[in-house]
Amino acid sequence: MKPTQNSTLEIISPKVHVDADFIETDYDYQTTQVKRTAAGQLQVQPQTTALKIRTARHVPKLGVMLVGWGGNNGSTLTAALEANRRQLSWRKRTGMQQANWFGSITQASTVFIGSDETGSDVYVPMKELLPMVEPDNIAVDGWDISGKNLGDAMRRAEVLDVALQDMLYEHMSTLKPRPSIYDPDFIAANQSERADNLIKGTRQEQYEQVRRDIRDFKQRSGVETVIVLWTANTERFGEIKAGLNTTSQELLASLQENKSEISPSTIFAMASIAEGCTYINGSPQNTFVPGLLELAEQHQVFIAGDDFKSGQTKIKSVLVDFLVGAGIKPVSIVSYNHLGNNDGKNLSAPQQFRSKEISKSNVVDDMVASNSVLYEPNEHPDHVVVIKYVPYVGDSKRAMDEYTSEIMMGGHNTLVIHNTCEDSLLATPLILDLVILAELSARIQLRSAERESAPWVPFKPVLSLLSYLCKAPLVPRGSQVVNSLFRQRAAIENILRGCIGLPPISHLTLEQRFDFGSITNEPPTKKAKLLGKACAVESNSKLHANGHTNGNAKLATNGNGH
Ligand SMILES: NC(=O)c1ccc[n+]([C@@H]2O[C@H](COP(=O)([O-])OP(=O)(O)OC[C@H]3O[C@@H](n4cnc5c(N)ncnc54)[C@H](O)[C@@H]3O)[C@@H](O)[C@H]2O)c1
Ligand SMILES: O=P([O-])([O-])O[C@@H]1[C@@H](O)[C@H](O)[C@@H](O)[C@H](O)[C@@H]1O
Repeated sequence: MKPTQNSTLEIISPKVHVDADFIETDYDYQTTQVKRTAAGQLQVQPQTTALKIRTARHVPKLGVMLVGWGGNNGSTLTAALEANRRQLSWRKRTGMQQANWFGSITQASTVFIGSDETGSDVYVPMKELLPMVEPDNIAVDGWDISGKNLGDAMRRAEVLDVALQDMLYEHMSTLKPRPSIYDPDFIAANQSERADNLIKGTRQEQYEQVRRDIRDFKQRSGVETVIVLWTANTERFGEIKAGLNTTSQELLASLQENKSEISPSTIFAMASIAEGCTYINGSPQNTFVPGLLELAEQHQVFIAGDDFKSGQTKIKSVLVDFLVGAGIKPVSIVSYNHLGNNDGKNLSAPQQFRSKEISKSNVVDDMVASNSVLYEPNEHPDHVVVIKYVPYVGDSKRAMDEYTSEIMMGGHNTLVIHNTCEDSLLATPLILDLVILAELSARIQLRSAERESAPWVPFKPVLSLLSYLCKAPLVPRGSQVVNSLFRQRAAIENILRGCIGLPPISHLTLEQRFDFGSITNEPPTKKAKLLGKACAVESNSKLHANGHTNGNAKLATNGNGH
């Protein structure tokens, strides 16, 4: 079976069945249950759950509605979609540049699929594993408190090469953001000068207008599915209070009562959920108040976020994972950056900075908590986040990090990193992946394999699978937050593999570490045979496999007996 039309993959497995509507597979889901005994022991029990996974094959025409469409990210995504759709190339100082989606894991990354007959790893493009939305088929619309058309917004953003901007301007200038909900109490006062494109009225009336906008877009564009994504300015954190927003009922009542503490982002999320549209938060504010989470659960609509993980924090979620995993103890982490775009301008206000500081700081908590050898309970590295607004550098954010760690015998290791992030060119591909993976997730379901009558079950409304793309991952109530970038990516890879009947990537490669021929009674692979002849060292070591002793073990070496 081929997962997608143009896939180079063909899955040969009795477990996988394909019909006009679904890819369906049997799947033995293996976990390890751990129990703590009163004596402080850990009782570990491997478990296997027989499941079936099915993925709907029909890929809907997708519409993406961006809140903050006229911003640096929104205008850059819109331009990139058009540039890739038209396969544009343009002249730069260094020569011709082709449009591409570098930085997108769905469009520009590959997934390990297995080993070929020589034992070499084989990788395939992630987008070939399952039917996914093609970026060229995405329709974009959205809202902005600034009425600038997307052509002028693209120019204002100063992100893309002028040669490319000039090729796109005519098309982009035909796109106009819909009026939006503006509440100066939630974003920096320095944003007021942009606010000339507003939905008037009470919060309830604004909510109803946003719902009408979503329906209008669906009807005009003919899209089958709409995803709403917030890439507008970072808001201050909203208050969470009984009677205000701790239940869906309170939230809906507060909206009707026009309570001032209901933020624009929460209103957009409410409207999206009411229209059955996935809502993704690309900024750090606490849009998803408890009442909103309940609303999403009641409507069974996906929500995901928070805050795109695009640059400095992405590195942090790799570096701290590496250090702690290596038994090295980070004790001081200082993350400074300056930038000059409008996001930086908004973040120069204390309350908006605080939202970002929180999302940029919590990313190390789970990794630190995973290593009780290095850290006492509740012990954390010193961790400081600094963001400064320097207009001259524009969207080209300069991040400087210092990681100081304790190494053995009282030694120290200090890593200093300078990272020029080009913020919007790093965030835009993440927006593409967020909407493509969110749409795909809506087509994946599980059921027990024990009973044919078992119901098919979708992902939970809080779509934690998108954590790889977020600094402060939103996870279902009671679930573990994972920030480690490679664990987050492995979750995506292994779910895609599972949908086509492939086991999780284990990196065991036992067939390369043991003479599998003698274990599975298969002739050793051709390469291993050759390797065996060229540099085997007769060894009296004994390979024990399945209880057999093989006295003639040949250890392939590098020729120097090692
Ligand atoms: N690398 C990155 O760019 C990156 C990474 C992580 C998070 N983010 C977050 O993404 C968001 C967008 O970043 P950006 O660089 O595009 O910022 P930007 O300031 O260029 O764009 C934000 C846009 O939102 C508009 N806006 C503000 N309030 C609005 C509202 N209530 N409704 C509709 N539009 C509104 C503004 O007019 C502006 O056009 C920010 O919150 C930022 O913190 C960006
Ligand atoms: O993703 P990341 O590079 O860690 O964090 C970034 C911040 O450092 C930057 O100041 C802000 O403007 C961006 O929105 C983004 O959040």
